[in-house]
Amino acid sequence: MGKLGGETLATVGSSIPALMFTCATFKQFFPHTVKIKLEIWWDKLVHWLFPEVQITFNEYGSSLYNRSVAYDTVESYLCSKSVAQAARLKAVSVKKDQPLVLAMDDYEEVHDEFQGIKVSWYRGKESTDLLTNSIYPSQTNSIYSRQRAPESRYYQLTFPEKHREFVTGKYLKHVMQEGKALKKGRRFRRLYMKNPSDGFWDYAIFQHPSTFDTYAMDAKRKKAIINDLITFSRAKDYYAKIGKVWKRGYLLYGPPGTGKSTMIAAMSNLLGYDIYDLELTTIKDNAELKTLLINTKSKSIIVVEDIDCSLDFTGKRKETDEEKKEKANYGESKVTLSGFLNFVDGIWSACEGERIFVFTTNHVEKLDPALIRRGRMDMHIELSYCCFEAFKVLARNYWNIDSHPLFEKIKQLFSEVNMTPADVAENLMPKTLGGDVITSLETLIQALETVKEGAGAKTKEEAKVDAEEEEAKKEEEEEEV
Ligand SMILES: Nc1ncnc2c1ncn2[C@@H]1O[C@H](COP(=O)(O)OP(=O)(O)OP(=O)(O)O)[C@@H](O)[C@H]1O
Ligand SMILES: [Mg+2]
Repeated sequence: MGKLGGETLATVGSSIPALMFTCATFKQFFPHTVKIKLEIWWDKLVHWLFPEVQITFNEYGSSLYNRSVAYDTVESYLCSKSVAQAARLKAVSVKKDQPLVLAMDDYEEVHDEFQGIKVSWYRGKESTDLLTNSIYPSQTNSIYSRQRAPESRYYQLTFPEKHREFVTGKYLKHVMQEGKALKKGRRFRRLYMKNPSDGFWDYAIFQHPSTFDTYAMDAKRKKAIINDLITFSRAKDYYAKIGKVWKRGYLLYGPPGTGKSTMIAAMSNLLGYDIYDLELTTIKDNAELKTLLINTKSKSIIVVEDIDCSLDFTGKRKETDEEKKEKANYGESKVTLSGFLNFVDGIWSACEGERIFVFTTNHVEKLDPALIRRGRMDMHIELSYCCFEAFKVLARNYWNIDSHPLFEKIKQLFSEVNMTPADVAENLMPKTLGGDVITSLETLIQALETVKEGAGAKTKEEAKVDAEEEEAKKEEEEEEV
């Protein structure tokens, strides 16, 4: 019986190529409707002979501006398997300074096993009619158009019918989770800027080393900021539940050199978000602003640095000569405060995912209150002069020390004088190759003492001016009498 079964299978197996050839030959003589029916029956026959299920992950969605996140995630997941199994490999996402990512080449297949269940992944390619049929013809100049591919690829997952439930449930969840984690760990942040030639976003690889570990700040405040950021990034369901757009605004203010830009880099590194640097003075009008913002991706930080200098949001500012010259060259920006606030508040309801806004300023008092009210700028963070605790973080960064006999003196000086973290960091930097910790700390002490003397001298100077004014007042009063 077994032998008979084996022979039957062998006969069926050897007949299949002949059957396929016959079908293909005759198919061309059939009318279209018959052909479709034949294809359906053929698929059924194949499925009956080989009960397998296929799931396809296409590179693009409805248009080429819509690169599929699932496709990229699958690609990341398959990376190590491809390296181990595929005969032909392809380097993908290779940008300057980025680690090499290898994927299987087109028409390759790799196998995977998860909890004892075996599946296979195939990478195919098809020509893209989508290129010409894009549903967004007006965006053909966008940054995405420069990244688009002439062909569309897909990954096809094949597995036995009997494991349908397991693979579509547990296995695919595992693939997505692993792939996402790999993608996040692998990818460098991007810093997007407006390209002056075509007005769309262009990016550079962003490798700022600043993290919250190396950020000098009072530990309690730092923890509060980190908690706020992490809570926001995980609060998708909460925002949906309360009906709020998933965005959060941070206003960073303080004198130059107190770490505003450094904090933005630390935020980006903490959350793994890209940065969009929005230079408002180079944006023509509200419509251009809207287009740029709609083209930002989720999980990003949209930054407007020195917002008090960006546009006339203060209502009082006079143009500098340099700004006048710039206007003459590029034309005046017609971005208005209301246009700007509109997108800060509303535009994201049309966009998927989360966004963080960061505004920085050296002069918070000059800003229009409407711009920074709570709800728009949810958290106001004052970054100020270096305190002793912040100095200790810098001492650890630069010299790997947590204590030193000179710390007592430094602590005393920090309670008496104002010095920005930027200046403290500069003084702590070794000035020669063989520089040592004592020389650095002494340099800092000397700098702090110089500031202190300067402050003292100023006080004396102020006292002199006060005395002179008092004298002049007295003389005036005597004359009146
Ligand atoms: N809190 C900080 N922790 C660690 N380093 C800091 C900190 N603040 C400033 N620095 C150092 O000082 C340099 C200047 O800081 P940063 O550019 O962030 O200041 P800023 O507040 O953005 O100044 P500006 O208002 O001029 O733009 C940084 O490169 C960094 O090395
Ligand atoms: Mg700055």
